Amino acid sequence: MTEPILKVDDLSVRIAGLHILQGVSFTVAPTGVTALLGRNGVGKTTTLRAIVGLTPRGGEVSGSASFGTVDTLRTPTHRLVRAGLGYVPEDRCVFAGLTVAENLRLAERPGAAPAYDRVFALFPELAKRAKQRAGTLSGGQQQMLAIGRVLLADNTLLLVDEPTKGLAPKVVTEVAEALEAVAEEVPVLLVEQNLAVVRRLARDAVVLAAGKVAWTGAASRLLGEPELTKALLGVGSAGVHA
Ligand SMILES: Nc1ncnc2c1ncn2[C@@H]1O[C@H](COP(=O)(O)OP(=O)(O)OP(=O)(O)O)[C@@H](O)[C@H]1O
Repeated sequence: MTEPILKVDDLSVRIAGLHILQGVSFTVAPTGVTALLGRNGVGKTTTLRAIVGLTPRGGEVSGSASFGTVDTLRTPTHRLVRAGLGYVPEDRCVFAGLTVAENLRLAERPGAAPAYDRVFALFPELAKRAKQRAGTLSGGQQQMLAIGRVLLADNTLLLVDEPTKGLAPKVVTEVAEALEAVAEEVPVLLVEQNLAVVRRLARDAVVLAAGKVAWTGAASRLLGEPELTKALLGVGSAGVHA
C-alpha cells in the first residue's frame, strides 16, 4: 500500500472550553483529493487549522499529524510552509489593497524558483489581471488567486477549505475544474460542502461527527448511497452532479 502523505492520529482540540475534536484519526493519500466532510460546525476548519498550527490562541491541541518526518502539531507554521504544506483558508485571505502580481510575489519562497508558468497555465485570468487590485476581483477570481499562491511554491500537500463557498454556480464549476487540474499534480485535503464538487473531485472521504471520525471510505460509495449520505451529512446526494 502507498504511504499516506499525511497521517493524523488522535487529534484533539479544545477551544474556549469546548472539546471540538475528540481523538480524530485519518490519513490523506499521496495522490488525488481526500474530502473532509461533516455537518456545519462539526470541526472541519478546526482540523485544518490545527494541522497547520493556526489554532486560535488559548486553544489546546494534542495528538499528532505526520507530514513526512514532520509532526505538524509540533512545528511552527512558517516551517510547515517551507516543508511544502500549502493552506488555502476559507476566507481566502488575499491582500485586497495589493495587485494580483503583488499577492503572488508575496508567496514566493526564498531560494526556490516560483512556478509562475504553472500558475498562469492553470489560471490565465491571473496573468491578464496582474495589475488589478485583488479587492476588485470577483469571488471566483479571488479564490483562484488564493489557490495560485500555494501553487507558486513547490508544495507537496494542499489543504483547501471550502473553496466554492458563496460562489455562483458557473464559478463553482470553474473552481472545481481548476482544482481537478491542481490535484493531478499535488494531493489535496479538501473541506467542501457542495456534494457535486465532492463527487467530481474526491476519491477518498473522511466524515466527522460529534468530534470524531464517523466514516471513511471511497467518496463514490458515500455519495452513491443516499441514506448513508443523509445519515452522515444531513443532506441527500441523489442527483448530485458537477
Ligand atoms: N475561536 C473559536 N472560539 C470558540 N468556538 C469556536 C472557535 N472556532 C471554532 N469554534 C467552534 O467549534 C466548532 C467547530 O467549528 P469549525 O469552524 O471547525 O466547524 P466546521 O465543520 O468547519 O463548520 P462549517 O461547516 O460551518 O464551516 C463550532 O461549534 C464553532 O462554533
